[in-house]
Amino acid sequence: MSARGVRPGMLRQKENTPADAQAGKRQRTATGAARQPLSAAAQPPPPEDEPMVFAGREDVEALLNEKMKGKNKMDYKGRNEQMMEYIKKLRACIKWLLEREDANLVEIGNISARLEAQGKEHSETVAELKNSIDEARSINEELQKQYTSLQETLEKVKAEKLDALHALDEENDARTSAESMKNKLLEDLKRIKLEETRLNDQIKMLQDTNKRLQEYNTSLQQYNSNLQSDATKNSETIAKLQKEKNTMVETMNGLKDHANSVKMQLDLTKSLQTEAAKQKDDLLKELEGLRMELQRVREDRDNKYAEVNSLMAEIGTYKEMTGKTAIELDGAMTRTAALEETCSSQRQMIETLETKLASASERLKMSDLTALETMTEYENQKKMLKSLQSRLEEAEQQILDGEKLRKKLHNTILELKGNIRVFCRVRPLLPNESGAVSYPKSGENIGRGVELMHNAQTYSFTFDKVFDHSASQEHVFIEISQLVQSALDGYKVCIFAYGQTGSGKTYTMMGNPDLDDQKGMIPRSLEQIFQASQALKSQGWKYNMQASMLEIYNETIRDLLAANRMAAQDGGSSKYTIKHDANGNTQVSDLTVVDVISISEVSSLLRRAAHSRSVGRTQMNEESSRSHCVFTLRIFGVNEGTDQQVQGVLNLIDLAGSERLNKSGATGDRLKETQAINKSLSCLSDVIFSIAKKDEHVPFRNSKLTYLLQPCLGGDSKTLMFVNLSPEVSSTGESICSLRFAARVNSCEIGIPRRQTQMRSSQ
Ligand SMILES: Nc1ncnc2c1ncn2[C@@H]1O[C@H](COP(=O)(O)OP(=O)(O)OP(=O)(O)O)[C@@H](O)[C@H]1O
Repeated sequence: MSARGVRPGMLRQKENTPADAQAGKRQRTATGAARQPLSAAAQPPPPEDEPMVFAGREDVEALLNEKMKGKNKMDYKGRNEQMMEYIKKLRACIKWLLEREDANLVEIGNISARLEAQGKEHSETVAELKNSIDEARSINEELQKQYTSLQETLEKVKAEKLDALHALDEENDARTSAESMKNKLLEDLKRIKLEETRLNDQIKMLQDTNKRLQEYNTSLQQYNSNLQSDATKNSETIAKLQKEKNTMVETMNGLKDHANSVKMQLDLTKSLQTEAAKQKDDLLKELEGLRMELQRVREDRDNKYAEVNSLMAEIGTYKEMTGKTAIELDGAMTRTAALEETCSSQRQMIETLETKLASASERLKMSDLTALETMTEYENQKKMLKSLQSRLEEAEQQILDGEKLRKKLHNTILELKGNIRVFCRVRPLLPNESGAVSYPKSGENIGRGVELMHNAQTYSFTFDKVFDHSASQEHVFIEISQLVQSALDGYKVCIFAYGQTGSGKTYTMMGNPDLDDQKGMIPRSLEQIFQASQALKSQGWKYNMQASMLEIYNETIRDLLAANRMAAQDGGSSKYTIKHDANGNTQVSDLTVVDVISISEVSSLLRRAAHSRSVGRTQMNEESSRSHCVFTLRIFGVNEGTDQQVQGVLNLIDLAGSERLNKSGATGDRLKETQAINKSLSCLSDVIFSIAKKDEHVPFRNSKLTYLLQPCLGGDSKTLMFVNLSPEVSSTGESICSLRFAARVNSCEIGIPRRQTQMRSSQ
């Protein structure tokens, strides 16, 4: 592209190859967007002959200074041609300028890149130099510092050397004292080592104790969980113990019978022995008489012998004296014969007497033997009686111990749980009903679980106890008897039955009091209370009991024991007002309270109350209870021996049946009743849920039922709920609702039961 060597002012045309054009294009593009390629329209028309070449600025200036030449002013054609030529040159010049500009731009680009690279290199070198200077400076500073510190060290070393010299002297002194100190320390070390061994032993001991404590803690935890499971087992044990108690009582009765028969035998033996002793005395007396007679006979015989001998001597004298009279001789002979006869008869008598004596002695011996035997028998019987009595005492003690243990276990269970216990009872299927209830056959929930099939789904629940349809009233009562018993010990006890209408609440609570196997929990509880209070008399306890019975019908209270049924209606705000005192005892103003002293009295009260109870008819139950029925027995006990006083309460409640309005088919008054029942039951569930949530405010006052039950639900009483179920398929929805409610109740903690007891003198 160089136009060197070309004369200024001389324009030449340049060979413009396609490669150059391409290169020019590339260069323009390479210098960036500084210049856009010329559009086709802006491109000059292709040269018709040789292209012009510009060598430099002079050529351009020459072109710019070129003057128009024409023959004259009017020579337009010549001027036009000149103009055309000039334009052509201008175009070539512009093109050249453009190419130069492109080349310059490329050059500028290269130069600026080079400059940039050099700048970078320069700044790097500067930075390096700067670093080296800094480094040199810091080395210098370091060296300075080292120098200063070396000087300081030198000074120090010098001072230290002096010190060391002093110290050496001191050290020599100190060494001597250190030697003695060392010996002392060695002794101390020995002592410390001994102390260390002792401390190590102590630490070991403490570690052992700690380990043991940890083990104890683990075992306590284990014990705690065991207690939990024991609590469940204990209720079973309690039932078993109750059975054992019954068998023991039976055995005791048998033993008592046996002791009586042994006593009778003993009396008989005693009288036999007295008779034998009497006989013996008689025989001894007879024997004595016989002996005396024998003695007399013997003496008589000896006399006779002496007489015979003297007679014989006389005869001899007579014979010697020959001549004595024959008559005298005969007489003497006769007398001798008579005497001999007497003698032989006396001999016979003696023999008989001797035989009699022998047999009497034999009889005496025999009677002695019999007396001995009787005595031995008597002693044996005495021993047997004694052992029977001690066995009886033992059995009685065992029963008492069992009773105590049961009480303790029962209270422990309740204290451990601290919540409302729930028993579930399923009534038997009625004819034409099909069942939807089943029970777990294995696992830990046997006897505690109940399952319901509803819409092809199984709903499982567990409670403290589940009674299936076959459970008898007696069986159910055994499970609550301890709870009832604790009312006598001064606890507040509350048992209530909840469930759908027709599910067996009234059957469970009241049953049929006149039939032994159908008596419900209320009559059985009262029987037990009376029996137990009688039994406790031997321990010095005296009880007074007061009963009352009310029903809540349509949110009004009715006195079921009132003599006049009409007067028993709720008489507005003043009558039958519920009040609780500071001890959690409930009073209902104007309510009839009857002192009861016998079970027969209570039975007649129950009959009276059952008769008064509002009974209506619904589609669900032929004899549906339309009210909540509350039986209350207040128990005041005092121990004459210890002056201890207890005050227990037994509340037995048969709630009205829960039912859905559409299912009950109720209208009119029945509808009103059902609404009132459902409202109060819903208040009950509100209260229970509020307690379960541990709310600060529990809405006890929202219904008469909940307000009446406040001390049982929110206090320190022992509370048990029966949830009664109808097993038939059509009731499953309702049953699930009842079971869900019961499960919530079961989880409700109401506090630890507290006994109401105090000393008589402290009143
Ligand atoms: N365990 C049972 N064994 C035998 N029969 C029972 C049992 N439970 C309930 N029944 C019978 O079922 C029927 C309904 O029982 P019950 O009247 O006790 O129900 P309920 O729940 O008190 O009803 P409501 O709330 O309507 O008064 C009665 O005929 C009763 O005798």
